[in-house]
Amino acid sequence: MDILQVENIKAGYGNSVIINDINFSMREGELTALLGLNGAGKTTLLKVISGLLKPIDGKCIVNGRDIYELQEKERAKHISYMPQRNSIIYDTQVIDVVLMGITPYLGVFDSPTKAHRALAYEMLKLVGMEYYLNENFLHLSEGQKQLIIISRSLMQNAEIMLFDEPDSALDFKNKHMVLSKIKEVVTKEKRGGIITLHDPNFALSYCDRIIILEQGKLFTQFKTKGVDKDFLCEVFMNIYGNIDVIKHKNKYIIVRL
Ligand SMILES: Nc1ncnc2c1ncn2[C@@H]1O[C@H](COP(=O)(O)OP(=O)(O)OP(=O)(O)O)[C@@H](O)[C@H]1O
Repeated sequence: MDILQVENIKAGYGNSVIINDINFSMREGELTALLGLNGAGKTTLLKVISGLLKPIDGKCIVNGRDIYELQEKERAKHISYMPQRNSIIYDTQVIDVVLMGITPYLGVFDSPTKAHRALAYEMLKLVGMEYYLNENFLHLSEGQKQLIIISRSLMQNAEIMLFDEPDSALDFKNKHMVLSKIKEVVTKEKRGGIITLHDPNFALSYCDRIIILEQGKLFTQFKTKGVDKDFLCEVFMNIYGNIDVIKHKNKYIIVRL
């Protein structure tokens, strides 16, 4: 079943149109990588799907609902969005950052319950950050902060999970850990995940589908399962220039020549 339908999206800032003619759909349990060069429009597209940026034209339908017809709080139950940079600038305990994820489910005067705290602990454990529970978020490294923000996104428990370069500050080991956790949650819990990445090899390893944007247009989209070397060579050469594709065991790896 389609969990997300993106139809004819045209969007931009002020008078400039940044993305146009964007059409795709996603099935539940599917993790999609959004690739493209700097400035291609990936973040703009994620902002549109998250509801933060209203498109000039087009629709986003999540499980049959037009997301622009939902109130912000209601929308946050269906779609979570992890931005490229977090906006936390005040001293805040790590656990409280993760608990922000359940805000859409609380009434105006409600506070998180003991069960919410236990869940926040589990979300931290998922990314190996449970020992930082009581630390000041601002005192953590950028990579550690990124792990906490990923926990917050998972805490939000939305059907559609959007992540804008969630691995940008992470070390090699944590990049793999985070991508495999995101993949696991999306697959096991039948969510829809979209993740912007810069490394096509991570996209090939962890994502079911790849969408490539080029100058605001959808250049191509394909399922990662069953692709062959010639196809990958042609697609990625168009985007990244002088590359080759090599096979290691049953995996294809893109190398820059
Ligand atoms: N708030 C904004 N106001 C005006 N123009 C913007 C704004 N945000 C982005 N743009 C422009 O939109 C274009 C696409 O930017 P976007 O951030 O969507 O690209 P991206 O593919 O995510 O890039 P990157 O890989 O560098 O993060 C860029 O030319 C950028 O200058």
